[in-house]
Amino acid sequence: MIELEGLTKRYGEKLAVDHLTFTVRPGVVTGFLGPNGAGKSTTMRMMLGLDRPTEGHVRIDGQRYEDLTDPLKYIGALLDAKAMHGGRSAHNHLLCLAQSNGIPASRVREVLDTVGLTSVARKKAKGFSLGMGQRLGIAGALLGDPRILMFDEPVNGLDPEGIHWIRTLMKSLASQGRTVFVSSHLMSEMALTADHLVVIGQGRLLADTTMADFIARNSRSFVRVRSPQYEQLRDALHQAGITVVEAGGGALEVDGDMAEPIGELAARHHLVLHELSPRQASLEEAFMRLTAESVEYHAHSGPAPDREWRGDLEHGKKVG
Ligand SMILES: Nc1ncnc2c1ncn2[C@@H]1O[C@H](COP(=O)(O)OP(=O)(O)OP(=O)(O)O)[C@@H](O)[C@H]1O
Repeated sequence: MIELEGLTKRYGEKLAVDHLTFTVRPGVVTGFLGPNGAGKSTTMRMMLGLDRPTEGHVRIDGQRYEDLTDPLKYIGALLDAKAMHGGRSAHNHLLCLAQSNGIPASRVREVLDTVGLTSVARKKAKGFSLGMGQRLGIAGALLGDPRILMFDEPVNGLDPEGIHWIRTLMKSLASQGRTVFVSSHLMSEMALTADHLVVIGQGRLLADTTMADFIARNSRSFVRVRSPQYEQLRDALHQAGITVVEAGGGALEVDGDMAEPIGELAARHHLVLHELSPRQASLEEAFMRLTAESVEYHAHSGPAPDREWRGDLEHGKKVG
């Protein structure tokens, strides 16, 4: 378990992390999300004792990081996959880590095997591809067989096979009862991996909840409906006082949990339906909606989404 209590980091005028209080629990994968510059890396560095908090504290299974004897046996982390001595072989890199942390050399072979690098163990790490480097970084995190694992952007630049491998690994580590804390900007991947989410913006806590609850609270649900009798259906819905949006491609959309009343209305009017599907917005939409006000660096190609942002309805035409 990782516990943060009022964790704060100030760099001069800049409040990078602003009184964060949350707990990362074992047995589930917890995703750590926030726009660029939100303070995720700073928070993770403070969790690992690499940065000193201005205020507040972190407890790793009840202890401060600096009080842990052999910290790699409590918490393993992948922060920057390139932070290694490139002139060493993968085997020697891990052996040095093991020796300085009281970990038996036999464990090096085990973790090389787990991450699939056994065949290149004697090759110099500087010749490794990005994916191999990530695997070596993860091998280092696993070396002490820790109960807590932390990964900062582990799938950055990986191919689909590498992404799938990391997702499966994280889920299996959590299912063994370990605490798994992972940051990523890839929302589609996070939606497949994490059970719980901690979201920050401009250093402050915005959400600490389950994936399902986060999406339900921060996105709209709607029903998509298609009929060969498009105009009659649209008019019948309109007459029934139901607000309809023409979504293009012959589809109509209605906000809310409306599949049943729409189906019944269509039956009463003897209208054929080709589609009647309840939809939920994606994690990406929910994330953008929640963090819209705390995004520091907007692209200049268009306005930032506002509180009234309506996902893929933005381009639809409202008729009801
Ligand atoms: N060593 C430092 N000195 C001064 N400011 C810093 C330092 N490290 C981080 N910051 C600032 O603190 C804020 C948080 O940065 P941090 O790297 O933690 O964010 P992040 O959420 O990890 O961002 P990203 O998603 O872009 O990696 C940013 O405004 C950053 O410029």
